[in-house]
Amino acid sequence: MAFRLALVQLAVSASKADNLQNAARLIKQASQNGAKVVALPECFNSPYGTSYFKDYAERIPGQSTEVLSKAAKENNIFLIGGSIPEEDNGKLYNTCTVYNPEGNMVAKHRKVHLFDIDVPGKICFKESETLSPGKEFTTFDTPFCKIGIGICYDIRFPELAYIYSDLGCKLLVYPGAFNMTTGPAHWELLQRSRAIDNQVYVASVSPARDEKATYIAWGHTTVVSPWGEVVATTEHEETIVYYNINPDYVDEVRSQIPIRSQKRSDLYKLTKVSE
Ligand SMILES: NC(=O)CC(=O)C(=O)O
Repeated sequence: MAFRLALVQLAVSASKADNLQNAARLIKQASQNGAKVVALPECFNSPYGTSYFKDYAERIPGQSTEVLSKAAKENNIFLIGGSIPEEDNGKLYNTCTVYNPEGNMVAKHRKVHLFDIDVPGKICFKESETLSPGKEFTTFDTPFCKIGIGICYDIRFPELAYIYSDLGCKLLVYPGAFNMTTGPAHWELLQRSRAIDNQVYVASVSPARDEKATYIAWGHTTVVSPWGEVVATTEHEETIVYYNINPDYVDEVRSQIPIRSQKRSDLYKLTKVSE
């Protein structure tokens, strides 16, 4: 069944209260415009940066996730709640929660691959200074299709996307916050790669760009089709990106170019490591 997806490219400020209020307002707007699945960006309630995570962290359920649950219920939508810094048992995680139209949490994804990079003269970022990595794959069912969740840096790991498509996902959603170095170089390329590798829709949701922030987000919230085409995108201001997802198109592309049944599983295989 086709459905309208809305990606909220939220302007995130240092005020958590403003961020929550703004998110609730734009979620409502997206639903009034016909969206059945709405997604927020990575770190939607807090500026993105290791110096902020501890101060903005919350337990789940907590203030921010209560707002998400209420917004999902009031607007009768599936809500992919971007991410928030989560505190649990003395550890911090970068966590995405997902709500069904009844306002119940149906999935929780803790960023699996932490963003630790060092590009000399450009950007050095070490999420692992304050965050711990998640250990779970995260998918959830909707009446439209199964959806897989990754957070930002998770998109660089093709194995995760492959596992999600193998589990039956037809749409992968990555709340993310690429930056002014990696954004122009890799943001679209990675989405198109994951879409083509797996013949799925890929959607990535960024915060709007704030030139005064310590970490400047690239923006360019985007949807890519299973054919690898950019079918919806934007620049870097606060906005909502809409696209009508047709899960049947995934099957169409897969039957035209049947790489899934042509894999040489006699030669190679991806296996899940159990604990
Ligand atoms: N912020 C991230 O997690 C990832 C990112 O910016 C990149 O991979 O580049």
